[in-house]
Amino acid sequence: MLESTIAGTGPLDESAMTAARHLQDRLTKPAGSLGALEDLSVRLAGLAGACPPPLPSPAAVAIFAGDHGVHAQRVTPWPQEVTAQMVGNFLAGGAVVNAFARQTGATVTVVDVGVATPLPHAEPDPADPAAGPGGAADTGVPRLVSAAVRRGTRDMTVTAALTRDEARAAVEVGIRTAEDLIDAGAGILLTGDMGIANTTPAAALIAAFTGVDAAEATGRGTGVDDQTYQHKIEVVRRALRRHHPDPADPLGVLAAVGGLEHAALTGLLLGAAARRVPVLLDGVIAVAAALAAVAFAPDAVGAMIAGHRSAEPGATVALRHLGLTPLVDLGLRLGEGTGALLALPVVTGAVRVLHEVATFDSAGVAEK
Ligand SMILES: O=C(O)c1ccc[n+]([C@@H]2O[C@H](COP(=O)([O-])O)[C@@H](O)[C@H]2O)c1
Ligand SMILES: Cc1cc2nc[nH]c2cc1C
Repeated sequence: MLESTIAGTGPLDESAMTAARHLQDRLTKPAGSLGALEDLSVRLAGLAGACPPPLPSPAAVAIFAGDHGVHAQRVTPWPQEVTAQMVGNFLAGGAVVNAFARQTGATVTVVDVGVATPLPHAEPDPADPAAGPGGAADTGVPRLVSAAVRRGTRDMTVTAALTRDEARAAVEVGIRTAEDLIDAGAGILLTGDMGIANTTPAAALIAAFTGVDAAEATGRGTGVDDQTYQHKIEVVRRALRRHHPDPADPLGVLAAVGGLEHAALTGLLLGAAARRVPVLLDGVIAVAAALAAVAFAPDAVGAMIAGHRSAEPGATVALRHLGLTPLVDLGLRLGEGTGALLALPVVTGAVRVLHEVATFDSAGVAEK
């Protein structure tokens, strides 16, 4: 499944992009005045192979949740149980991601790809329209998909976090999630993640794929003190020294120093790219997964839109490597899909312009 998905990715369609550029120049606005939105609309035309490309709607957030053996190294002040408890909060509609999803009409799907503690029984909020895979019309609640590959990774400072088979299984959970959401009608996917300690494997992945030093790739995550931050950099450095991950072998990198949600997000990105559906990236966990996805399939970057610039320094390193410019930059460092959701109206606006704005000819507006 991984190999056929990789084989299904391809380059952007040049003729659709040329058509979108020409259309942008005929619309009733000074050429270039929509800045980054113009480039975005051109890329989305190239992805769809059509001008104008379809409006990116309905939107579906997929939150992958997992736990981490490296939590034992005290890289985060939060207890591991918070991962399961926050999954309960997502399903009850009480998290920031739920508030932002309600604001934008996006659905929320939570995928348990490896939470270590049993999930609490969540009482859904029946008033939450952000529910079910089929869009706001579904009267259900944020959906839970149980797809745990194992109940948390191993400690990457001691041994490989995952076997290659486990890493592959997690990537394939992500591919299946993309296919299910797209089959249910989603016109754009948004990445989300939940996993206490997951900024540590994210930093290790970013260092492994970009070659920067552990200190450049590592941030403070949920907010560690100075001493813990220095220790966290050392933990990342130790894991990289132990495994020497080869960036040309993305499955090996994910297995050595990744996480189950990082691997599943990699699959989501590949699955969306193969179906030529855009994906809005959230924070540092998503951009770490994006590095793995382009290592598997370089053309997958054509489906990716950087939703925001996470405050985690590794996110900026990864975005530079991917050649992506984030749409919003608000100092967020929450995860869950919140930054991607804030960027969604920007993406929709970029495409809506191509559908709805009059040309100089049709509106009878004189040109310069
Ligand atoms: O999205 C981000 O860039 C981001 C930055 C810092 C923290 N987080 C979230 O916080 C959790 C991991 O933080 P930590 O400190 O436990 O590694 C995890 O649930 C992430 O979703 C997310
Ligand atoms: C409370 C909390 C909420 C989160 N959402 C995503 N990561 C998180 C980490 C914590 C600790």
